[in-house]
Amino acid sequence: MPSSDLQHRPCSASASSRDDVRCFIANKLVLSVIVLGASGDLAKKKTFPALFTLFKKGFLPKNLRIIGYARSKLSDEDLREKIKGYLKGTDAEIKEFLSRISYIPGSYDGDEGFQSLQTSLETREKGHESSPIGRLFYLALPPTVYPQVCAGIKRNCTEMGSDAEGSWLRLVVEKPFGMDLESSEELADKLGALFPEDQLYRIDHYLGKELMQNMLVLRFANQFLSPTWHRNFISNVQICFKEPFGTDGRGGYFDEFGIIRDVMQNHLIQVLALLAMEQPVTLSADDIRDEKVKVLRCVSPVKLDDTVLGQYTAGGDQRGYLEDETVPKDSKTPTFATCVMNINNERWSGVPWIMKAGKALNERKVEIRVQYKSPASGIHPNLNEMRNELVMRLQPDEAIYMKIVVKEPGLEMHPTVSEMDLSYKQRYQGADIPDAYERLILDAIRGDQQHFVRRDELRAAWAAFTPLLHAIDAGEVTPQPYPAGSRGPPASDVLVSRAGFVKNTEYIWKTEEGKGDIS
Ligand SMILES: NC(=O)C1=CN([C@@H]2O[C@H](COP(=O)(O)OP(=O)(O)OC[C@H]3O[C@@H](n4cnc5c(N)ncnc54)[C@H](OP(=O)(O)O)[C@@H]3O)[C@@H](O)[C@H]2O)C=CC1
Ligand SMILES: O=C1O[C@H](COP(=O)(O)O)[C@@H](O)[C@H](O)[C@H]1O
Repeated sequence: MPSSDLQHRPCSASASSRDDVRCFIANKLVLSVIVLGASGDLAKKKTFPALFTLFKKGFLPKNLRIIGYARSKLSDEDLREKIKGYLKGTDAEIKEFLSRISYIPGSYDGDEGFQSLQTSLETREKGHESSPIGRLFYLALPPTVYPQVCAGIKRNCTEMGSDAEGSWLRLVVEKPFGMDLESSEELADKLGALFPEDQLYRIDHYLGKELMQNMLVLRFANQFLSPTWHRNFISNVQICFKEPFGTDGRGGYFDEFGIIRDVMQNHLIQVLALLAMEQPVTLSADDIRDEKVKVLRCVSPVKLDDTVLGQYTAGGDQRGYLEDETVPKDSKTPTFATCVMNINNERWSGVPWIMKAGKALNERKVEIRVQYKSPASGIHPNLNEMRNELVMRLQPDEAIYMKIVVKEPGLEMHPTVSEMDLSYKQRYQGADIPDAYERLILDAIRGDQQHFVRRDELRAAWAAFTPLLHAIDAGEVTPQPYPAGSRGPPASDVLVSRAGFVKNTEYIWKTEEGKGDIS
């Protein structure tokens, strides 16, 4: 069976290396993962597949049970059938994993369902008195029900079948955490009254992406970068999120939130925090999060004048946003936004941080582009358009490349832009890049909160966007139309260039086949 080779190995006391982590978890813990909202989309597309991959790779303990919980009247078999198609592995691996899964139907507000859950958990845990018990409650649910669900868990499901040392109970909660600063604080107060911060794991799946995890190494282990990571050298930074599809049936959800709440206030501001923060004292979860909070508190609230909003219309074979029947016909919800942000501290004062995010655009891409200032004019003319850029592409096809100016090969002294290229596919052939959820669920099981959002981070992130969101909610601005499949409203490029970004129109990336391939 998948993890059998690990289950009988002696473990070292601390889980330091990858194999130790695996062994540590596999040998000791009696683990129950309770997926609340098990009948939903996130559970079947992300939570269960991530658990399956961890199981398949031997990262979950031998003594594992996964319980789905939701209001739908499903049997164990119905749930297994629902998720089966999303699991990628051999028939034997899938069969073994599914045999660990059961389902309990129950409401989110009463006690009855949670009591059944407790009975099932306790029955299993009893008889393992000398083993640590782990209960991981994963709330794959709309945040509106978090308070009642957490209260139900608190009232009914906190008595464990054993109190062996090392036992724990944790809750993973999904975004969106509120609609603005006030509602987020209200939600945080309610959850905070039930469970302490060290039991609450606010997941932001961008923190589990490979390049986000690389950030602390890239930034603080490269001497050539450290001194130039400063307003003296950097002209502007862009954080760009593009998706080629629109709301696709999620219009009801999306219209309530809009693109800023959907990706900027959470995923992209986490990117900003890791890029802009100072070096943490250690790699401990709280030292890292202390630095993130410090820099986030220096972000000025985004102004309407520094923002371009867009909403997609029909284009290519895609319908326009307003043609989605789940969207109100007069909706002014932005599906695209570009915001220029400022960080008021010694390192970043005066450097525009440009965030751009949109649905139904021309490509799928998430990238960070750190554009350096041009060198003082000297022996080479026209260098303004040939700026150094450090590009980190989170997806698709993870890559880090630095645009540099070199002499074009030949008899002439002709400067041109080329790149130092770290394409992961090529450099790390065959490497397994884990899915973000996989990594974060494992962190939650290990009790590592480093890649989860602390309450004060959340507060600072909302503070940066709340005035702008209130202005948008009050209808103070109408988003500019852009055709689906385009790069967004042209006014965005104007804003980006006003912020100081200089686009090099000459540069062409040559693929291995030697063909140009530019976005
Ligand atoms: N390792 C690798 O795989 C490497 C790949 N490449 C590839 O080469 C291609 C070019 O890369 P790169 O040099 O970084 O991109 P460019 O410098 O050509 O363009 C930079 C970005 O500017 C944006 N842009 C396009 N038109 C305008 C405009 N009129 N005004 C303002 N911004 C504009 C585009 O993003 P947007 O439309 O989102 O605004 C584009 O991604 C990419 O496909 C890249 O992935 C390059 C090097 C290494
Ligand atoms: O949280 C969300 O993220 C996804 C994008 O995630 P990715 O890992 O595919 O980049 C986005 O489509 C969705 O609207 C948003 O709610």
